[in-house]
Amino acid sequence: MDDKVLLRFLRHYFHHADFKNATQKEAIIAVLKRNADVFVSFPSGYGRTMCYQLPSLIHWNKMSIIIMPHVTRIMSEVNSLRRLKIHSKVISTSTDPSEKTVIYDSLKSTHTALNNFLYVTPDQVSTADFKSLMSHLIQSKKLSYIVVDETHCESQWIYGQKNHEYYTLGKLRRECKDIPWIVVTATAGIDVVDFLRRVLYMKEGPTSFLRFSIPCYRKNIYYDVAYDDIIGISVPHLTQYLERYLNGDDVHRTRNSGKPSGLIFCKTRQVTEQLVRDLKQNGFSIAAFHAGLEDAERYAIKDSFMKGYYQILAVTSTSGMEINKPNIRLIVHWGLPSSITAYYYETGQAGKDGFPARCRIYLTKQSTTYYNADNETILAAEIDPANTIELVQKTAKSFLVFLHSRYMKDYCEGSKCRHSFFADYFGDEKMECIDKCDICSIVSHTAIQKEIQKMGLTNHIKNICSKYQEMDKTFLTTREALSMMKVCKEMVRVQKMRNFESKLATTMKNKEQAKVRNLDVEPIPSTSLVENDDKKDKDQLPSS
Ligand SMILES: Nc1ncnc2c1ncn2[C@@H]1O[C@H](COP(=O)(O)OP(=O)(O)OP(=O)(O)O)[C@@H](O)[C@H]1O
Repeated sequence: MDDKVLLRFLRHYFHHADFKNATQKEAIIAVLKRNADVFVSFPSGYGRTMCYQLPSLIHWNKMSIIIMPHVTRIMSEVNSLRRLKIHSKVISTSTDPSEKTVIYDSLKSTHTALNNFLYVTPDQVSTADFKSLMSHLIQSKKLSYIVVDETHCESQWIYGQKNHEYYTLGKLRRECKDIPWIVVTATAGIDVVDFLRRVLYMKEGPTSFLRFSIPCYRKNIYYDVAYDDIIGISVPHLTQYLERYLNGDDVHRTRNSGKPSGLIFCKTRQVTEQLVRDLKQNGFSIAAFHAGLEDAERYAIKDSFMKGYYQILAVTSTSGMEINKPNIRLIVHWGLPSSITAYYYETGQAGKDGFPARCRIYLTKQSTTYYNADNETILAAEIDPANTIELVQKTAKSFLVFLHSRYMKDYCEGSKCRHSFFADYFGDEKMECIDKCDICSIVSHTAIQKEIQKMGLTNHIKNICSKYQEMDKTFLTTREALSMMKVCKEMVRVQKMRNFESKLATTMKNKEQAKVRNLDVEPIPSTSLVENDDKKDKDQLPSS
């Protein structure tokens, strides 16, 4: 299809002026052809949903099945489509049986207008009704795509669970070989891609399996770690942080996205409740959001958060992944996340609108004691091929949990740029973080002093440097360093200007005198004045 026509469809259905990025466009074109299985992995906010929604709509006389794990995510998708007057149906764990029958019957009826999308949760795929619908759609050539979306929410939990619903999806795949499968996920390492390919029986070969991915580097996100032995992990510290980055002047605010909000990921439901009690006392509008709440209460809390009545939610990992809000400015992990993948996905909730957001782990001593080199050796020794398969599986699983936490420990305690850590972990290309994490954004005082010395130190500049030293700052943030350099540069410029003006004044005076004496004087070129001054400044430098 011609680019112009494709763009016209995008504008017509979604009112977007252009593709969000080149990869989105390439993926859409590939999906549209319906001759290959397609794997799409983009970081949050890069528009991966569009990669199947637009092609499905262009094949207007067919229907696509979208399999997604979370009902709340499905509903938010369906509501967005509804606002665009695009019809879809939902069959999930929570759909009433009588309603299910009505939906299935209507989807099979030739008299009802075709819905473009049917959203289902994975558990529905093995039901007789669903299978019957599939046969009907295949026979009547009305099935466009089978999409497995949000797989990142699942892939980290399905390893080693043989009976998991995703294995059922693999069966479905074998039953409808001719329908293209589109698998959509957030950033995925090659191991996850391989795992999903295998379990979902995706096609093989360079023309039958196409992968579109965008590197994991999200430049609007600032990552850091706070250690309790340095700051003393405590609610007051967290309170200050939330206050500063949710309500303070530094917070990015957009006109349309309302009050900035935040998520605090906690290890257990009890911790979410406790934190809510503590933070409420400090005046935050906050609620706990986890699987232990009644459905109605969960719905009410989520709705209040989406509308901005609650500014913060304290969440458990699974529940936190159900949220989809563009203006989340802060993601806090209260304790160590379970794995790098989980941490990356959970922080994917921050800054989906593309504006700056911050992600911080509050690392307590306690939260790193899970990792212990002795345990690792014991576990490794226990993986003995002579053991029963169940025992090997069990030990291997504990070993995997261990391994994940070891990576997390390396992330927190190492001195590698946080973004580079993710890039290496997911096998992505190298990127330049510069000042988008705590590791990169601290500049040693010596380094900055050397830089300033290169400019030429005057007494004023020396004073500025010593002020920082008085403040006992061994490290400066990039912003502090840059503003200090700016001030120094300005001073050097003013100093040079003053010198230049005084030399010019002397020259003019000489010229006047020469005129009086009827003598010709060569004007002094300004550059030489500056260069001379540079030398003079350098000569004044103290040795470093
Ligand atoms: N071509 C486009 N132009 C402008 N905005 C777009 C375009 N495609 C998608 N978007 C918008 O970008 C945002 C993110 O897209 P989408 O919901 O598909 O994100 P995602 O990559 O699936 O991430 P997540 O599911 O983690 O939110 C949405 O608000 C969507 O409407």
